[in-house]
Amino acid sequence: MTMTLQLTRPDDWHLHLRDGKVLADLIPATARCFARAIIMPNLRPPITSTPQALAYRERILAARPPDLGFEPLMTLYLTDNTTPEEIARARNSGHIYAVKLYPAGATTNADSGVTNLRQRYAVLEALQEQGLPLLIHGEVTDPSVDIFDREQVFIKRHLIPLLHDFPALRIVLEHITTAEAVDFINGAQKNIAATITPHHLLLNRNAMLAGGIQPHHYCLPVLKRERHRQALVAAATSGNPKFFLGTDSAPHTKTAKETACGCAGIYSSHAALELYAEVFEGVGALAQLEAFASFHGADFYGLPRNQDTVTLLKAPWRVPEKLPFGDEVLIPLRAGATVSWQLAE
Ligand SMILES: NC(=O)N[C@@H](CC(=O)O)C(=O)O
Ligand SMILES: [Zn+2]
Ligand SMILES: [Zn+2]
Repeated sequence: MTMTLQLTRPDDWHLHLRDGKVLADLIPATARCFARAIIMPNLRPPITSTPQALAYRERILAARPPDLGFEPLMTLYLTDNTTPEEIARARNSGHIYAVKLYPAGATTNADSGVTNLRQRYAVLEALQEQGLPLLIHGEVTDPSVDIFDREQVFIKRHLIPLLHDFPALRIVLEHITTAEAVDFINGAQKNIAATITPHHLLLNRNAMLAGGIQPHHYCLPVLKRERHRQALVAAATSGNPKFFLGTDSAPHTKTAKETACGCAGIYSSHAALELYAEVFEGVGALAQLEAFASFHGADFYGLPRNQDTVTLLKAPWRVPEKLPFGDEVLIPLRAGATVSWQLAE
């Protein structure tokens, strides 16, 4: 008999849906499985105001397949010009669930990010007051810091002082990649949480650099050593409510990835929950998957847990070599290879 696993319908707490024509290619992959997703605002130009976020939300809803009830949870992109009034407007809109901090230049489309956090204290105060979570791409951009150390240096240099100055601010450290980040989250107050991606649970940096350079495994924060991957798996499967699912599924065209200066981002929405199931099964922790995927994130955001369920079957399937992406194609995680779980129709 095929092994099955039924769980409360999950949500994706970190997703890049991009914009325009590709929305119609991307939304079904998320909506087949997840009820809601936190939509990252790093478009070109970035989503920095409430009207922009609401208009983007309408474009997503218009591109959503009518039979799939998927709810986009919008975010604002914090810049050097964001005002406390904008935070209040965002809160009052009823559709904006968080504000995203990109240190300027840290990742894809982060050029408009924050140059000096110390000068953004009025806005952070407004966030703390409004109870709107601050989502953080936690890497320093200081070029003298080794790329493999940028997350742990960010925690020491910026995050610890931030928590000291804003003890009630709700923070999600996004897509954590190191044992140091796990230790930090474990030791922090309960208003501090973290998302963990499927690729950082499955892969270490050998998957990017051994046996030839593999641009489709390049993302930010960059894949780390095996001991870090193991620390992430331990955190995700621990049952600690501070850790929850966020795919960081970040599609780019095949051409933008396979070039002399390829961009960062791994696409995983086509198999996200299935890949997490592989990780949890691998350490005998399938019983913890539901809480990580379906409870902890909703609880942290103060949103109701979903009412319906999804069913996973232990039945291998082959991921396509490529997927449509507007006028081009993208190369999905596990392209041309097997995933051992699949979502029942
Ligand atoms: N994770 C990535 O490597 N890329 C993301 C940006 C981000 O989440 O940092 C993207 O938008 O492509
Ligand atoms: Zn990021
Ligand atoms: Zn991201």
